[in-house]
Amino acid sequence: MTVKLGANRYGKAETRLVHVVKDGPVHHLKDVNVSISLSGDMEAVHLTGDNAAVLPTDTQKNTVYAFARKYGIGQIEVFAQRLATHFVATQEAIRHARVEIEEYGWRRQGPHSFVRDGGEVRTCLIHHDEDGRTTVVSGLKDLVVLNTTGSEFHGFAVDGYTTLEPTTDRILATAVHARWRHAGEPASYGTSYAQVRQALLDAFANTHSRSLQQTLYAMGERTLLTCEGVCEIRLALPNKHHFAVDLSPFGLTNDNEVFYAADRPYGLIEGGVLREDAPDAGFAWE
Ligand SMILES: O=c1[nH]c(=O)c2[nH]c(=O)[nH]c2[nH]1
Repeated sequence: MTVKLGANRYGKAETRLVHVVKDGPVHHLKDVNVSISLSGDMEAVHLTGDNAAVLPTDTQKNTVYAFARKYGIGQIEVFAQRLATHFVATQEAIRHARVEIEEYGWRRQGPHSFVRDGGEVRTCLIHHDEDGRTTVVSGLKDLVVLNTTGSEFHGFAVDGYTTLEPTTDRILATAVHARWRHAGEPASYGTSYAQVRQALLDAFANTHSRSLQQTLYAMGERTLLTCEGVCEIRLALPNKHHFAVDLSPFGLTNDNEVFYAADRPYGLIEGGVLREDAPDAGFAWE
């Protein structure tokens, strides 16, 4: 039997970087987590132990810190592209770079004081290859939303194991995990992010839901219709179940007012919405 090397990539994962820009007494804060994956001519290191083509992951980590100092971070999509193009342009053996960044928000509390946002995490995923192709996927995760009514779930398939009661009124809650693909470069990734976030929240709040699947589609559709330049969005929505507690043993009614918030198991609803004319995704989602 003969075997051969399969797909491989390597890089420094989760470089945590906090960057303070000092504008006199007023400071600005960026807090990110950068993960780099490089691939290319890596047969020798795997097959013979020759490290000549391997830019150490330690160097990759140093580059993240040095680039923050030299160029600032700015929009994470731009910082990620700067890193990705650097590795492909400067390392002969590197043919493809994948850079993923998470950004944690801090709200200003004073000129040099901040409060960590408990809310969502902003994300991006960049691919860049030796032919100059670049794809940009922006995103967010852990955006927790809840409607106390306006949600139904009935008419579903039933078999011998079904015990779920149909309902015309329930809590609908989820932690939005969304990633969206840009067809071109927006004027500002920051403005684009704010628009998509608003579209997702508006659609969640304003859709009378017959299922989380229907809400997912409404959120994706609203994003594509209102956010120019976004050609595809993928959503993962955990159904954060809230079960009305049976209070009848205590002689009490419960008209959808007292709930048990279960954390697991949870339904996981996933799906994408894309423009009919969306350009080919290539390696964007990998
Ligand atoms: O919105 C829902 N979609 C489902 O697929 C499902 N399945 C389930 O048990 N509850 C729900 N709710």
